[in-house]
This record gives sequence, structure tokens and C-alpha cells, in this order.
Amino acid sequence: MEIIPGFSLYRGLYEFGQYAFSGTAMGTSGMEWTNLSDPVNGMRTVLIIMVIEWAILLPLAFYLDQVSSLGGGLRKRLLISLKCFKKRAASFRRYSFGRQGSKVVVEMENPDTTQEREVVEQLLLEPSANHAIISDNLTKVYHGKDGNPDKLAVRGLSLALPKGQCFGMLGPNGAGKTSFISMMIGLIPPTSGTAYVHGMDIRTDMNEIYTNMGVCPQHDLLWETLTGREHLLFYGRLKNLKGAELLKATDDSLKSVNLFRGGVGDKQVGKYSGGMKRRLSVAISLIGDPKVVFMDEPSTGLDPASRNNLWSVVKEAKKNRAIILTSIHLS
Ligand SMILES: Nc1ncnc2c1ncn2[C@@H]1O[C@H](COP(=O)(O)OP(=O)(O)OP(=O)(O)O)[C@@H](O)[C@H]1O
Repeated sequence: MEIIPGFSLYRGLYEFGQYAFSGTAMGTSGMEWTNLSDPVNGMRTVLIIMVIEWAILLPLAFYLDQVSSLGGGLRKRLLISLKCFKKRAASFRRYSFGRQGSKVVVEMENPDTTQEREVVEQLLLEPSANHAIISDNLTKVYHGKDGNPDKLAVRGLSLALPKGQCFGMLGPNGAGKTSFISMMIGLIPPTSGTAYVHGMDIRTDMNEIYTNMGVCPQHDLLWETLTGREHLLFYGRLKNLKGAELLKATDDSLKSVNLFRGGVGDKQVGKYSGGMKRRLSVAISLIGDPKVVFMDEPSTGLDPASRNNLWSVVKEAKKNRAIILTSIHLS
């Protein structure tokens, strides 16, 4: 009977109780360490059974808990591991196999993705000063809370971006664009993989990377009571611009995003339309000549004319830097 966990626990507690009762009645000290090896009370056997059962049942319970709370998450992780293994075996083409109900799912990597991954692998072996951004198998999994399954937001993203190029990430809402940008700008850590900005690792060298980085966040982070110009002066100073250089950079920025004429740049941001705020956020990300710029959906809320203007700003800005921007618009 003691083989059943509940009974072995009961038996152990029962023996403890018996010793405690007789100890109280006879004035002895109850169960002692030496009593554990007494074959009459069977405590040694009970303890051995319990230790063995704990060693087996605890990992089993943990496993079952993971499977039930993660849903398909665990399976996905197994698929990712399988992919990594296959990558080493055959780098030119990758497949992963999994089962969904009774259907077999075959996942085949796009040849472009495979090619980009190979470029990254090569660059990591022989670093090139020409590449501003290298993302190496960057992955983000948000761990589910309160019984929710894990969410794989970015899966093994590899890309290499040389200076002077603008890379557009196109995808619908929820595709993982913001998660990628958030990892690149140090807001959230990657779950696995890493990325390098001018050879600096985003996991360890974020402070150095910030000095050469511009960011246009998905949601405008502006002060309603400051003017557009004051924002640019503030961020310009953070980028070490001073005096006449700072004033010129501010004017140029306002002009580049059409916020100069008519004194618009000197109005409080609280009076700006959504599109004007977006353009100011873009200007802020470019001030101070950052070598790497991340723009998360910079064209959101812009009318077609402003959007065209934004693309020409980006085209001009990419000349001496690398830009990664996300968008849900094909245009
Ligand atoms: N903090 C979080 N915790 C859990 N899941 C998250 C978290 N942030 C994002 N997600 C999920 O990760 C997935 C990718 O989200 P992400 O915001 O990166 O996508 P996106 O392409 O930028 O879309 P959007 O334009 O709507 O922001 C989505 O399914 C989202 O619900």
C-alpha cells in the first residue's frame, strides 16, 4: 500500500503520531533519528519510497503542467530546436515537421530567408565594417501568464543591413515588427539570438549603441506644452549638438518634415495634428546624424502627400546611415 504516494505519507505521519503519543504517555522524547532504522516501524522503507517517488513524480508533474499551460508553445520550441539541428546538417534548405491533430505540418523556409541567414553566418565569421546592423537568429517569446500560452513574436530573424540602405519590414498587426524594434533599441531582451549594431552586441553594449542610434517609436512620445523646435533642441543637445550647429540642425529638421513654414515648428505640440506629431517624431529620430535609425510605423496617420514626403526624407536620410522601418502599408 505504501507504494501509493498518499499512503506512504500517511504511514509516515501515522508512525510519527504513534511515537509522539507514546512519548507523551511514557515521558520519552517521541521519534528520534535512531528510530528511523527500526524495522518494526518501517520508517526507513517509507522514506525510501517517498524519495524515489518525488524524484519521478516531480519532473513528471512539471512536464504535464508545462504541456497543459503552454498549449502549442512547447511543441513550437521543440520545432525550433529541431530546426537548429537541421540547420547544421543541411544549411541550404530547412524543414521542420510537426503534428497538429491528425494532420502533418511541413514548414519550409523561404529561400531568401535561408540566403540571408547564410550571409549573416558568413559576416559573423568575417566581420565587415560596411554592415551597420546584423541580426543573428533573433527570437522573442513572451511567456504566458495566468495559464495563457507562450507567444512566439519573433522567430529566428536573421538579416544584415549595410550602411546607406533602408530596410522596410512589412507585416500586418501582430506580425512582430514592434517586438523586433524593441529588442534592437534595448527595451526588451531577446529570448535567444542577438544582434549587432556596428559590431556592438545589443545584449551587452546598449549604452554605446545609444550614442549612435535614432528611434521613432510606434506611439509619439512628445510633450504637449513644448513646441516642435524645442523638442528638436532638446534631442539635439542629447546628441551632443551645440550652438550654431544645433540651431542649423533644428531648422534643417523642421524643413525636412514640412514643419518650418508658417512658424508651425514654434507652435505647441498639443496643437499639432496626428500627422504633424508623426513627422516631428521622424525628425527627432534623425537629428544628430545617428548612424542607425529605427522607425516603427512612421507613416501611421499620414495623408498620402505627407507619406510621400516622408519617403523622400527617408531616402535622403539613408545616404550615410542604415535605417530599419516597419509599416503595414505596401506603399
Ligand atoms: N508584452 C507582451 N506580452 C505578450 N504578448 C505580446 C507582448 N507584446 C506583444 N505581444 C504579442 O506578440 C505579437 C507581436 O506583437 P508586436 O507588437 O511585436 O507586433 P506588430 O507587428 O508590431 O503589430 P502592431 O503593429 O499591432 O504593434 C502579437 O501577437 C502581440 O499580441
